[in-house]
Amino acid sequence: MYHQLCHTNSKQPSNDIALISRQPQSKQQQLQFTDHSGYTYSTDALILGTNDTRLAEVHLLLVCVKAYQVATALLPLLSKLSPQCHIVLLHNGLGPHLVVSEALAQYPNQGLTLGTTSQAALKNSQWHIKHTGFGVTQLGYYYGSELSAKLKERIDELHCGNQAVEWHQPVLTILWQKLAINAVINPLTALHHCANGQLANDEYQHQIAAIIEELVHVAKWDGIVLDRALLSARVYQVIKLTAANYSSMYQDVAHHRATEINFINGYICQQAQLHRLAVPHNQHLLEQVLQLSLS
Ligand SMILES: NC(=O)C1=CN([C@@H]2O[C@H](COP(=O)(O)OP(=O)(O)OC[C@H]3O[C@@H](n4cnc5c(N)ncnc54)[C@H](OP(=O)(O)O)[C@@H]3O)[C@@H](O)[C@H]2O)C=CC1
Ligand SMILES: CC(C)(CO)C(=O)C(=O)O
Repeated sequence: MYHQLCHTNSKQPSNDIALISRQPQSKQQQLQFTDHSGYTYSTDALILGTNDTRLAEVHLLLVCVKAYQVATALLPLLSKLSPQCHIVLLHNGLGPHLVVSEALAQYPNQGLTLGTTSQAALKNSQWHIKHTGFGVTQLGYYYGSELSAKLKERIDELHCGNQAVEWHQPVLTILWQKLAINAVINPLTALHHCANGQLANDEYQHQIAAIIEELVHVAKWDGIVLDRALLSARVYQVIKLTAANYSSMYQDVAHHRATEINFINGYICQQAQLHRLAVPHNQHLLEQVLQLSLS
């Protein structure tokens, strides 16, 4: 994404883009990016430290950390960013948008856009990212000040190949649809140690239908109307399209890293509890994956 924003359209690389670190001090860092054709680019990047006063010049912030890292990474920065800063959350799962929009109530000129992407990237080493798959990026305004046309144009530069960025309103419908894909594929592949494609087997059909059924019911109580048959068809389409892939949750468990389960099936359970609904299949998956990551 950094590379894409620096090098898109113009002949000269843009020099108004920076990464933000957890460390207080800023530094220059050489980054490497390997594109889909295998070509590796090197770019000298500015990494802004959390004490750098230049944070006040940040007008657009793309937050691309794991769902469970969003609050820790973002909330301490809000008072340091430009008072007009627009924030874009781009992660799997749902939930951080509630905490972030609540915090933004104190910063009336800042705004929040939410999104999801099917672009795929792999961190080869700390400063080397490899683009591993093309896909759609879907975004939509959610809270606070609206995104200016100028910043929207800048985000549109994130189109990849001939895959445009899609803008959706209301964005939450799109995010619940992506949640369904992750709520089925991620825990089942992690628990059954399998690639995504194996979930097309008959033995999983009953469980997949139940996960989707519960999700559609909770979403309805959250004000989001989803078509169960279309959603199910989309889930099976992704299972087929990504058949050889190992889901991010499978990989997190395999590498003994924290998973995003609390923001995937966990979010369904949390919203179900709010509306006093029973979601036994999602609850069971949540408990099993939490157990797995403890073991
Ligand atoms: N990778 C992919 O192909 C896809 C990922 N997603 C979703 O996107 C989100 C991000 O995934 P991914 O990029 O794979 O995750 P990674 O863990 O690879 O990258 C997140 C990066 O954020 C950094 N980070 C975490 N906390 C902070 C902080 N407080 N300040 C500064 N930097 C921080 C991490 O640094 P450090 O390593 O030092 O912790 C890491 O480099 C997830 O929700 C994932 O599910 C969705 C579609 C595809
Ligand atoms: C769509 C899917 C399931 C692809 O593997 C994914 O987003 C993930 O692994 O987190």
